[in-house]
Amino acid sequence: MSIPVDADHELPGLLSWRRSVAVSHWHRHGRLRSATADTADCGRLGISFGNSRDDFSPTFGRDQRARLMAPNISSLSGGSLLLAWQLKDKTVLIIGGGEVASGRIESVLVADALVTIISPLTGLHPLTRRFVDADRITYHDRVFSGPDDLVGVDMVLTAIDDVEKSREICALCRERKIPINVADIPKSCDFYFGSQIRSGPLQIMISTNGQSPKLANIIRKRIEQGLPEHAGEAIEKVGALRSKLRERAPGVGGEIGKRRMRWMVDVCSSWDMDELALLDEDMMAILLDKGWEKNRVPKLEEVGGQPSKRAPKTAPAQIPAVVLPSALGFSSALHVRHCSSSPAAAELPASEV
Ligand SMILES: C[C@@]1(CC(=O)O)C2=NC(=C\c3[nH]c(c(CCC(=O)O)c3CC(=O)O)Cc3[nH]c(c(CC(=O)O)c3CCC(=O)O)/C=C3\N/C(=C\2)[C@@H](CCC(=O)O)[C@]3(C)CC(=O)O)/[C@H]1CCC(=O)O
Ligand SMILES: NC(=O)c1ccc[n+]([C@@H]2O[C@H](COP(=O)([O-])OP(=O)(O)OC[C@H]3O[C@@H](n4cnc5c(N)ncnc54)[C@H](O)[C@@H]3O)[C@@H](O)[C@H]2O)c1
Repeated sequence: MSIPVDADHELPGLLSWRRSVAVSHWHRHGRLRSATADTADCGRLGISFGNSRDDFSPTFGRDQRARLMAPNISSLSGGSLLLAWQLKDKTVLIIGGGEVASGRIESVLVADALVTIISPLTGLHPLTRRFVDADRITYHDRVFSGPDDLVGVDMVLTAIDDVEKSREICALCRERKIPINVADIPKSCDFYFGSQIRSGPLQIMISTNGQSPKLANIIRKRIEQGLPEHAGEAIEKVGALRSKLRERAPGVGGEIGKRRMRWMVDVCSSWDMDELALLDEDMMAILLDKGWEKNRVPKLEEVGGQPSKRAPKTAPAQIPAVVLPSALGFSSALHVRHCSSSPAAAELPASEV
């Protein structure tokens, strides 16, 4: 798998990576993928990719596919790589204890990181102070002491009011190939943070590539207003359905993988988000029996769902035109554009190969 970092260190939630990326080809699903990338590779490297296109389907027409296969390479520059960085059980060192540090601590705790904080108790912001006794956090009441503090560390985040010290820490990290973010010096950042939206497994990051954090914050609020109400629950349910499908039809790649993906794409595209959010264990079992086994997509009613129980529909998601797919870091397959499925479109056949 082509990875945007030196191959000799493993990458350990939502960040935009600043170094250059080697890309082998456009995956047919519109994702940037290297020829050999698979889930196991991603797990080993601790990275998951998001979709950079607003929709994809094996039922794409030839023109659409041709466009995906032939990107305008000269337009592929000037951005950063959007990833959902996997930090579970990785050690993240946070230097500084002000308000900015407190936000960083929250962000890495959400990602299940092990956190070490180095910052004198006297200067701790109340928002940071509440973390010092928490599980998963090791706190040192002192200033940064030098290279020894970097032993065994997978990522460093500095948020201190001392620019020279920040630069010094950055140099030490780069010598050791430890990815670092320095809150007040973009040039000393290997990756930037972004404005985040979280709803269960749904994670959206808005990045302006360092140009305007405040506008990222404002755009985030507008996106939040436009999101489908049940997106987070729908994603959770689809995640459970995908696990059950993999138990029923195990195997990586090959024909079974293609068939699984086609069926999941058809289910997600033909059911509304609020219908998917209603799925329970029994309904999933029926959906697999009547749908997967028979290579079709049953309606909600057919798997025991009651449309009357459906949450009232909110207005269709109106994502502001400024929100381009390439500006979002999705780690769950969220179709920002509303799926055009109609409840009237009963019994959809799973797509042909
Ligand atoms: C998104 C967010 C995430 C987070 O921090 O978690 C974030 N900054 C946020 C807020 C914010 N930061 C600042 C203001 C004051 C208004 C203003 O300056 O615009 C406000 C707004 C406020 O306070 O309301 C000051 C500031 N920020 C940076 C510098 C240094 C510099 O630019 O040189 C200076 C001092 C500039 C100076 O001295 O003049 C640098 C960075 N800030 C970034 C992220 C990265 C690029 C993000 C992107 O690409 O969009 C980057 C490059 C590095 C990094 O931090 O990773 C979070 C909003 C979260 C939310 O509310 O949703
Ligand atoms: N990236 C962003 O979004 C953003 C936003 C606002 C401010 N900033 C910048 O980030 C920096 C931190 O902001 P803040 O408001 O949290 O700062 P702050 O001044 O409130 O806190 C700084 C903290 O760092 C600690 N500290 C100082 N030197 C240290 C050292 N050598 N080792 C360990 N701890 C040390 C202090 O004790 C204090 O707890 C500032 O330089 C600020 O300009 C960045």
